[in-house]
Amino acid sequence: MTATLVLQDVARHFGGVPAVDKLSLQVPAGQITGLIGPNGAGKTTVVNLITGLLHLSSGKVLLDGRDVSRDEAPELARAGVARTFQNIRLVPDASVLENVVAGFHRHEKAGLWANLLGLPSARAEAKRLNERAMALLERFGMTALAEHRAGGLSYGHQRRIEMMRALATEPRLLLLDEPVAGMNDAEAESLAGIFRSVAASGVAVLLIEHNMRFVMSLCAHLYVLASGRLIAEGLPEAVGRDPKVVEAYLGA
Ligand SMILES: Nc1ncnc2c1ncn2[C@@H]1O[C@H](COP(=O)(O)OP(=O)(O)OP(=O)(O)O)[C@@H](O)[C@H]1O
Repeated sequence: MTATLVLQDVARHFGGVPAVDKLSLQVPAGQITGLIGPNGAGKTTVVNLITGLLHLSSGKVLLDGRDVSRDEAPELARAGVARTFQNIRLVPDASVLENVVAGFHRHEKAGLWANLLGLPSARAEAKRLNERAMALLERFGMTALAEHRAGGLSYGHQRRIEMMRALATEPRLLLLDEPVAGMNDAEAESLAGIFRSVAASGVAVLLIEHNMRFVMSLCAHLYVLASGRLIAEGLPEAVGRDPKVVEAYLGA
């Protein structure tokens, strides 16, 4: 079966300097795939290439077997690609619920005019989206915080809101860019459970991290980047023992 996401010899140069060089990888549905590497390895560049924020210098990106190498970010979002950012991006003064509802944009059926005119179809749609957002809040154990100001919550809770917003689009592929950076082990572990359940529901998850220990416990398959190149791939234990990987991390 074709993996949800396939990269074939993907490269991106900045002024002749390669940030990512001939990277090939696969992200299948139903499991978490890890992309790790020391600072500056090219991980965020890969995410930006997959989501259409950056264009490829060469190579191909396939989504469900379709070449999406030249698609722009909005088309990719509509095709089912969602991401979280290294720095959390929420509307701090809006409530938790409002932030999650904002994630439904691409599924909103009633048009802008219906909304502006306050038509019943728009009100019914708003009610439906609220209910779906509340179902997500329940899954993330945040029902009691629905009306709280998002910006006033802990880092772990803000991360959850960001995840809910990404999941509101019902993505086929979810890219998590260093989702547990700055969290303690207990917080990271509770998010790990959520990542597992998202993958188990059939989503292809690509986890970008430089925390090796966290990735080891979560991923079915690991890819290791250093200076834009793939230096190792395989099962987490084998990759963790690979002298090239150990050296890349110690040397970083
Ligand atoms: N817009 C850009 N212009 C020029 N160089 C860039 C640009 N974006 C990234 N780079 C360079 O590409 C390389 C890879 O950067 P990238 O941010 O992808 O690494 P990373 O693995 O995500 O690092 P970190 O873990 O620190 O976020 C770095 O050398 C960086 O300086």
